[in-house]
Amino acid sequence: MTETAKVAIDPQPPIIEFAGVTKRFGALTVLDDFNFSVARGEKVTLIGPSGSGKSTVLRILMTLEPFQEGRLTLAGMPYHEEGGHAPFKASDGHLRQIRSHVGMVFQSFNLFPHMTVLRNVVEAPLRVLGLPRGEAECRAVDLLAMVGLADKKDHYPAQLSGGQQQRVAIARALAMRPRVLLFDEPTSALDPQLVGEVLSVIRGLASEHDLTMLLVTHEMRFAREVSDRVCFFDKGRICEQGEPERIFSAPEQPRTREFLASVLG
Ligand SMILES: Nc1ncnc2c1ncn2[C@@H]1O[C@H](COP(=O)(O)OP(=O)(O)OP(=O)(O)O)[C@@H](O)[C@H]1O
Repeated sequence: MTETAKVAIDPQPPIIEFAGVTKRFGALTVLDDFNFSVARGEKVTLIGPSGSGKSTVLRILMTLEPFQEGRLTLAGMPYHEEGGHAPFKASDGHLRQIRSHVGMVFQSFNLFPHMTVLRNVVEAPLRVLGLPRGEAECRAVDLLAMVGLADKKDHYPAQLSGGQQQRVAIARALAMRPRVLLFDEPTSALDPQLVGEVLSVIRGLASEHDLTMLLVTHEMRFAREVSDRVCFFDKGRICEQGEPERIFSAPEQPRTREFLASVLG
């Protein structure tokens, strides 16, 4: 009997990797030697007390905030460039290139008020990716149908409910076909009766295998339902992480237990 040769399979490198990242706002250190990675296609939720640094992690990934020390890569591409200029230690072109792979949905929808829904979604693929108008519009129409707003394409943001505006913002982020989609408390600014429609769109996206998602949310039930991994974040570091079932039913760290007791009642 011949022995079957074992083929070494390299595990895929993480799509997001923070290695020893330090982020300060003046004298305040928000992330100190922060290490964190996300696998391709993984859905990860950050939960934790207010002010612990969760949004800062997303904003750094979106290139909205520079960091001072350490290394961050997206699909192997470093954020810092050799010879890049401060505060990002990168050129504007390099930052734009990174940003084109990352989509972000903010708490306050941030739509352009003077543009129709369709134009809000079409604008970035047209200007940043340079897609022909017809192609960009087809893509936008498909995405608006996906979020259930095909009939609202000629409306202006002010004519929509908060939940509808947030669904447009999701379509807009997806129009760039990002590798990574970031959600920063996407339902916090919504009336309770509008939360469900936005969560249902995000839930649909979570079933897409290729899309990597990183979410900051205070919706614990939702975090439990959509995440592959939940990270409890406290004072700029991940105190505990694991599968949602385990984190929510048997948290190991006293701080996680205390936090969950306070938010779940
Ligand atoms: N632009 C800024 N300038 C100065 N300090 C800032 C800035 N942005 C955030 N901070 C501070 O950094 C810390 C982390 O903020 P961050 O928004 O990341 O926390 P968070 O965990 O997302 O909080 P929340 O759940 O309330 O959104 C806070 O103390 C905050 O006040």
